[in-house]
Amino acid sequence: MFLRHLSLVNYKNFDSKDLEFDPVINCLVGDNGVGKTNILDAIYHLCFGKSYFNPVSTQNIKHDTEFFVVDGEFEKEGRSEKIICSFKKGTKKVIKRNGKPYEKFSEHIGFLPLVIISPADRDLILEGSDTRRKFMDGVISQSDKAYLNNLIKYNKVLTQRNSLLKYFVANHTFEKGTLSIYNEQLHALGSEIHKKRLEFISSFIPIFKEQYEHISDKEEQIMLSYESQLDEGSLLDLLEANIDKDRALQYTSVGIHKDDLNFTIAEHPIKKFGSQGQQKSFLIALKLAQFHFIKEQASTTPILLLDDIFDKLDENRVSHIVGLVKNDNFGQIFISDTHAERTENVVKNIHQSYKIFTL
Ligand SMILES: Nc1ncnc2c1ncn2[C@@H]1O[C@H](COP(=O)(O)OP(=O)(O)OP(=O)(O)O)[C@@H](O)[C@H]1O
Repeated sequence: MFLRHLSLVNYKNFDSKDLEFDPVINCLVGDNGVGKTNILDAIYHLCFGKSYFNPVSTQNIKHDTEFFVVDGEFEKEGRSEKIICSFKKGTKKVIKRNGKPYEKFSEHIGFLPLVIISPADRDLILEGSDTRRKFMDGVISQSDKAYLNNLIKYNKVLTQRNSLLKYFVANHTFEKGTLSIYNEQLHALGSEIHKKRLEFISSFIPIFKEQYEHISDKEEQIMLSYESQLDEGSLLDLLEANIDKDRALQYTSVGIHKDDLNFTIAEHPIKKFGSQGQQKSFLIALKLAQFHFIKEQASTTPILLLDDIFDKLDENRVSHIVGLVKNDNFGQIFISDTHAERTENVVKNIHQSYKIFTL
């Protein structure tokens, strides 16, 4: 699968832009702030229906304009697939595949698998558990529609249960029966999600460790583990046991929406005890593992976006990544960098098919 053509109108700093891509390697080079990352984000938009960097759609519209259009022509399994993602202020975003609008954006997820490696990934280490859950959900959802649908349903029921808890307090009332209906629904959906996350993590860990060893060139005691309140007991029991607490808090304090991934080095949190280099290697290994996992599960090679990667790693680590790319059929890659010469020297050694775009 590859992206043949990209066309932008009023997307971030571009009023209009047309790019014809190479099926293998594409390098976007130019000074800081010229829009290299914005082009990668537009490609991300076509695959996920949203920006990787800025979830607020209106902020992806070029300043002082009213709408944006991102239009892409992909080739997948020998067929041309035209995806258009457009958004006008005050209206709903529209995503069309070959002229037909999607009713639910979730139907589009996984159709065009993509993995992005970006400096913004540091949030996975630094930020709260929701960032790591989103990562895990993103990896599983790209190849498992049932998982994504269960997750959407779970979040809907969770919102309803939280509204009910607020309603009880506002109206000085309590109905255990209504709450029990939500508890059972959350239990059914949450247990399925928990099972899938457990399965996912056990197949993901070996891939991740292999990638880390490739990148860091050292044997370091790094580990990734999944933590869930559901390891302690059934969600139904947990919800029942925490009713008084939830009534006081006015939200649901137990469930798979509290799950987390622990990232450790020598059994200590990498956030506090990992060097900058170790943290970067950890993140890149996570993303490369995501790439390999999706490739295996979805039997399509994801598009790989490498944002500023060569700028953030020492030469040793860069050469390992280049080696990985060279030794594997990586499909289509997009690389952004400020140094044209350095980028060209690197990609020349990966493949003879490449294109450099100077912005
Ligand atoms: N909605 C918007 N309207 C207009 N310009 C925008 C909008 N959103 C972002 N920009 C501009 O896009 C530019 C940033 O582009 P981008 O992050 O793609 O740069 P870059 O080439 O990747 O830079 P760097 O090398 O520093 O990473 C900034 O100048 C920013 O002001």
